[in-house]
Amino acid sequence: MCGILGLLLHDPTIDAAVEICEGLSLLQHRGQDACGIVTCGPKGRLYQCKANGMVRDVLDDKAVGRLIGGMGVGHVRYPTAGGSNHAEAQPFYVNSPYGIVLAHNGNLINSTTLLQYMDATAHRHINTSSDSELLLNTFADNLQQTGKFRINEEDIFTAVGGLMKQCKGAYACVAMLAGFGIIAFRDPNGIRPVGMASRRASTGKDWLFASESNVADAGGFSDWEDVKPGEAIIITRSGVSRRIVTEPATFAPDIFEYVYFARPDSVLDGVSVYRSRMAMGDALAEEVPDTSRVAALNLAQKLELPYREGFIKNRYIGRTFIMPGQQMRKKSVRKKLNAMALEFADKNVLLVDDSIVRGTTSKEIIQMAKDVGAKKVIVASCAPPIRYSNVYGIDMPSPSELVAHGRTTEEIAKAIGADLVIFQKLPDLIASVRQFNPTIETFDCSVFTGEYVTGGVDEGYLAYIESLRNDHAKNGTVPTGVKAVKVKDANDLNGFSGPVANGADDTVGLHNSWNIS
Ligand SMILES: O=P(O)(O)OC[C@H]1O[C@H](OP(=O)(O)OP(=O)(O)O)[C@H](O)[C@@H]1O
Ligand SMILES: NC(=O)CC[C@H](N)C(=O)O
Ligand SMILES: [Mg+2]
Repeated sequence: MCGILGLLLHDPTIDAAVEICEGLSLLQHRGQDACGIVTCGPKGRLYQCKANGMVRDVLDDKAVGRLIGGMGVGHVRYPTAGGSNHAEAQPFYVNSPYGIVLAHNGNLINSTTLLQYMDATAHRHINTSSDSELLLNTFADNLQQTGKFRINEEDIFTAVGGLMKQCKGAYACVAMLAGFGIIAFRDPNGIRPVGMASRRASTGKDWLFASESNVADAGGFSDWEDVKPGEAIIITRSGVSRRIVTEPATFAPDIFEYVYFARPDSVLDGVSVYRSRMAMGDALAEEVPDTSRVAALNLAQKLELPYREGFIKNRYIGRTFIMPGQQMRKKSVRKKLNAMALEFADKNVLLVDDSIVRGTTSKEIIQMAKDVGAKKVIVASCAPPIRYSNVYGIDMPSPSELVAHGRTTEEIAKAIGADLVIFQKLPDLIASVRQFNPTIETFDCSVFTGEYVTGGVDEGYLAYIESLRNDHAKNGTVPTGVKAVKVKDANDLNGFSGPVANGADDTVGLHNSWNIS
C-alpha cells in the first residue's frame, strides 16, 4: 500500500513542499520503504527529492527547502512490484509530453503486456521494474496521441480514458503536468482510495488530493470528497474539472483498508474507519464462547470483560507487516511490543488483533504473553483467515507464506501457539463496513475468497507473481532460484528481461542524489 498526495496552492509564490511533507508523514503508515516529493516552480521547472527511507529521514528541512513551487505531488512507498531500490521511489517523472509526474497507489496486473506495448509500439524506454513507471508512460503515450502543442482538460480526460482501457488492476493516482495543474484518477473498480478537499486562501482556494482524509483534517481543508471509480479530476489555478472517463464497473474498494491499512481517524468512501473497526469488535464478540485497539475495546465491553493494553508499543518501530523480509518482521515485533507481566500473570487472556497474515505478530506475542505467566492465550482476529494472494497493492503474493493457507482454524492455532483462535466471519466483516455506506456495492475481498474483482487473474498469473515476489525471491535467498524472470512472450523484446525480484535487482537507476550538501 502506498500513500499519495497532491497539493495546489492558490498563491504560487508559497512553496507547497512543506505541507506536502507534513501530509506524507500523516500517510507514513501506508508505506515505509521510500518517499518523495516533486514540486513545480516558476517557468514550469520541476524540483524533486526522493529516496529510500521514512519521511522524516529523506525529507529533512534542507531537502524540503530546495523544493520550490506552489504545487506538487508526494508519495510514500510500500513496494508491490519491482524492487525496493532508490530508482523505484516515487513520484516518477517523464519529460515528454509536457513534463509529467505521477504518484501511484495500487498494483497493475498486466505489466507484461504494457511493457511489450511500450517497447514495440510506443517506443518508450522503461528504466525500472516498477508498474508505476509503466502507468506513467501509458498516461504519457495517451497524452502524446492527442498531438497538441498546448494541452487542455479535454485532452487529459481523453488520455486518462485511454489509460483506463489499457491498464488492468488497482490504481489510485495523483499526477502533475508542469506549469498546468494536478490531476487525480482512480481505477474503474475504485479498489484503492483517493479523495479531494479544499481550503479558502485569500482570493481563491487551495486544493488537496490525498489517499486518506486525515491529511485534509490536519491541514485545515474541508469538503472532503472521494474521487469516484473511473473518474479523473483536474485542478488548475482557474478551477476544477471532473469527469467519469470510463465505462461503469463494480465499485469494490479493498476491505483490508478498513481492517488494517487506513488510519482510524480517516473516512474512506463515506465510511469512518474508526466506526467500522468498532463494529468489527462488536461482530467479533458474537464469535467468542484491533488497528485492533478500537475493536478490542468494543469487544471487551460487549463481553463484559476487562479491557487492558497488555502490550506496550514502541512508537518508533514502524508497521511490521509491511516490512520487506521475514527476519526483519520477526525481529521488529519483539522490538516493537513488550508484554506487561502484571496484566498477564496467571490469567487466561484474549488477544485481539485486526488480522493474522503470516502469523509473525501473533506467534511472537502469544509466546511473550506465555513467557510472562499467561495461563491460556486465545487470539481473536477482526478479519477472517487470509488464504489467497493480493494482487492490488498489498504485498501478499505468496499463499504459502500465509499462516492460514491450507490450514484449518485448529491448525492455525497450533502453528501460532494459541490455545484457541477465533476469526471474524466474512459476512460480518462486510456488514461492519458496509452499514455505514450501503451504496458500496461490494468489496474486494480476494485475500479471503480468492475471487478477483478485475478478472484477468488466473492461476498462471498468480504463479508468476509468486515466483517473482515470494520472500526468498525478494531477499535473493533462493531456494526457488528466482533471479530474473523472463517476460512472457518476450521474443520480440530483443531478449529484454522483465521485472526482476527485489534481492536480485541491482538496478543502479536514474535517481537523484538526495543528500547533496
Ligand atoms: O500476521 P502478520 O504477518 O504478523 O500480520 C498481521 C499483523 O501485522 C499488522 O501489524 P503491524 O505491525 O504491521 O502494524 P500496526 O502497528 O499498525 O498494528 C496487523 O495489525 C497485525 O498485527
Ligand atoms: N503499494 C503500492 O501501492 C505500490 C505501488 C507500486 N505498485 C509500487 O510498487 O511502487
Ligand atoms: Mg498490528
